[in-house]
Amino acid sequence: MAGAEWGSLEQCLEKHIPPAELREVKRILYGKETRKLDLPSSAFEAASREDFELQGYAFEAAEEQLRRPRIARVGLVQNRTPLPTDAPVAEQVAALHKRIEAIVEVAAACGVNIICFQEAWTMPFAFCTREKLPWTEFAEPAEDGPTTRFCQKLAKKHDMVVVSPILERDGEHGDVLWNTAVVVSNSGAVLGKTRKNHIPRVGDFNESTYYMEGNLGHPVFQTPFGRIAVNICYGRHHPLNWLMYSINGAEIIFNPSATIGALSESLWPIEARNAAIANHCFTCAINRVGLTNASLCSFKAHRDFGYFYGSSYVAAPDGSRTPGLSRNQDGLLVAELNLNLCRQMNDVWNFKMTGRYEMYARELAEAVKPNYSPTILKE
Ligand SMILES: NC(=O)NCCC(=O)O
Repeated sequence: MAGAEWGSLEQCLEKHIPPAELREVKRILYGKETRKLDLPSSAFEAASREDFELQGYAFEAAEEQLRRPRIARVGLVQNRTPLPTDAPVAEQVAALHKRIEAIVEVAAACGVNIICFQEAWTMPFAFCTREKLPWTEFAEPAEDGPTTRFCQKLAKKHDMVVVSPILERDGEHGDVLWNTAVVVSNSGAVLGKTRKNHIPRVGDFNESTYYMEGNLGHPVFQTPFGRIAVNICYGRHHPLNWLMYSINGAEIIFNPSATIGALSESLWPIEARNAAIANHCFTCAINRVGLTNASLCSFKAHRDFGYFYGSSYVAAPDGSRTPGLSRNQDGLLVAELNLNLCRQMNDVWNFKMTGRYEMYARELAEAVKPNYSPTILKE
């Protein structure tokens, strides 16, 4: 299984496939070509100085007579944890704040309206360890914890909506922990929060010892730049999870994640992209980068957790997608979306019209009953 030495699928294709054939390969693998965004050279200089990758693409939509284009720029951030995992907790959090602040500066220079960070971005990905301390010390209140206050400052300064996935400690309700994304409006106010609905029980991703299944349903956040939702990590394997955000009106669904090569790298390009197609919306898949190096783990197997392969990308409702960020570098992916494409694709494919939701609602209501017997016809 490749680690950091293998840069990305895109780099490999560019290197080995002749240009004419590459066009066809990309047409089939990536759908309609996304236009490269003309980002300021100062942004590229700053990204290079700060040692992270910067890429930008735009998705086009057809011109309409009655609606103007509804343009939103999103920023997806993937990053390593800058300090070793045995550094003091407060220092690790401060180092991550500093790193993200620098990346958000560049996002602002690129005109980003909505930015989203990776899952549990203020901490190393320690949920593999089953150990409580020090990892639970990274949990913070969603409404007014230090990270939310930090994001509020960024949001206000840059007139940018900030989606901040953290480990939440709900001090008002029994100190319960949740895997939460806080959505901060561009005004700096906390718009609300959403919680991870599905908890992995796969391989070392046994996260149920740390936080509970989300109890907030599928909220959608109205921002001046479009309606957004957050489907956290493992929720991307659940088509009904995406569907409910879409039914509640999401035009952009972020999927902040933490996942490793051996488990999911071949699923990664499919799932968020398929969700964009099936739900007539944009999806933004974000994965962290590097080794988890959770050096305090007592079990060797959990010290060597696997390689987080980055490869963050954006997919559109017409099935097109951006290239991914690399597998081995911190990065900012900027994508310009014309949200009119959502309804345009809805009108082409009519999945909402043909979805037969009332039939599934009826059948599912029966299927979850303990005495349900599956409809199997036999000779
Ligand atoms: N953090 C998390 O939910 N990881 C699960 C692994 C995966 O869904 O690929």
